[in-house]
Amino acid sequence: MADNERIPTVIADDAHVIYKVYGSAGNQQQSPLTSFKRIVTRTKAANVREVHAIKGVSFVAYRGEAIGLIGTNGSGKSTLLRAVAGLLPVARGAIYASGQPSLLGVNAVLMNDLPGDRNVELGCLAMGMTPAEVKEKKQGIIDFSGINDRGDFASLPMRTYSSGMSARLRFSIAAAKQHDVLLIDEALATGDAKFRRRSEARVRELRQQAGTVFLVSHSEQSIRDTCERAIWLESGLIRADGPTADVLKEYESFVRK
Ligand SMILES: Nc1ncnc2c1ncn2[C@@H]1O[C@H](COP(=O)(O)OP(=O)(O)OP(=O)(O)O)[C@@H](O)[C@H]1O
Repeated sequence: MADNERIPTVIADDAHVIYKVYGSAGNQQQSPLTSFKRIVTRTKAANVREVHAIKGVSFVAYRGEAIGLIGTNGSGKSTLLRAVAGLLPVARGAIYASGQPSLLGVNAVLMNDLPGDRNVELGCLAMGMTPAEVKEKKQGIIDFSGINDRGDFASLPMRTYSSGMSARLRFSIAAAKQHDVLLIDEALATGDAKFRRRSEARVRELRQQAGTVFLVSHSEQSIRDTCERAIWLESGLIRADGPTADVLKEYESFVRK
């Protein structure tokens, strides 16, 4: 399909993301006296350090695409995902997205003291479902997550779950809704092989229903199986963007060096 017939869902235009780290200059510069002087003289805190995590990234993602984000540790993948989700501001440039992109991360917030089934209800309500929709979807989400495979865990607090079980439940909640743009951070890699196959199938379904999926993963197999396009980030810059097989080949020869 030609570019002008495709519908863009996310546009990044020379986007920069800069983290500000406060209190990073040691105790000396954080004494009450220096803080007081800074307030009186209205000068910038000397103990703020900046980490320039994304250094001018541009791409266009289209409806129906699944895009894998790859790169070595600290290359900026999670940061870029969070910026696309609108959870981090861009310091320069811009990121435009259609609808509200949903970030499905391993760290998505669920209430550890509440049982899994209550978290399913709250998560679905937070995604904008009506109480009737929640009621209809709840059992399906619990079944998909497989947390009840070894007993009735859905009624136990989430703190009793293994990390894989919580990740599976998070994935199942987020995947229950049709998203314009679904952002997945490592979630697929956390489950066991059986769950991974099931979630990969669900990602394919979500794509067919016309959304765009971004997947951050260190598992090249997950990226290969799920995404036909890959973006390789290194030190906050795009090193390659294209068909998954080509980008992975370049990336592999880079990491083998
Ligand atoms: N909250 C933060 N405050 C300051 N710097 C941060 C913060 N989070 C990430 N960074 C920095 O931003 C850069 C990119 O980090 P990011 O987590 O996006 O990388 P990543 O590619 O997802 O890494 P990984 O593969 O290890 O998960 C790194 O240099 C990291 O140290």
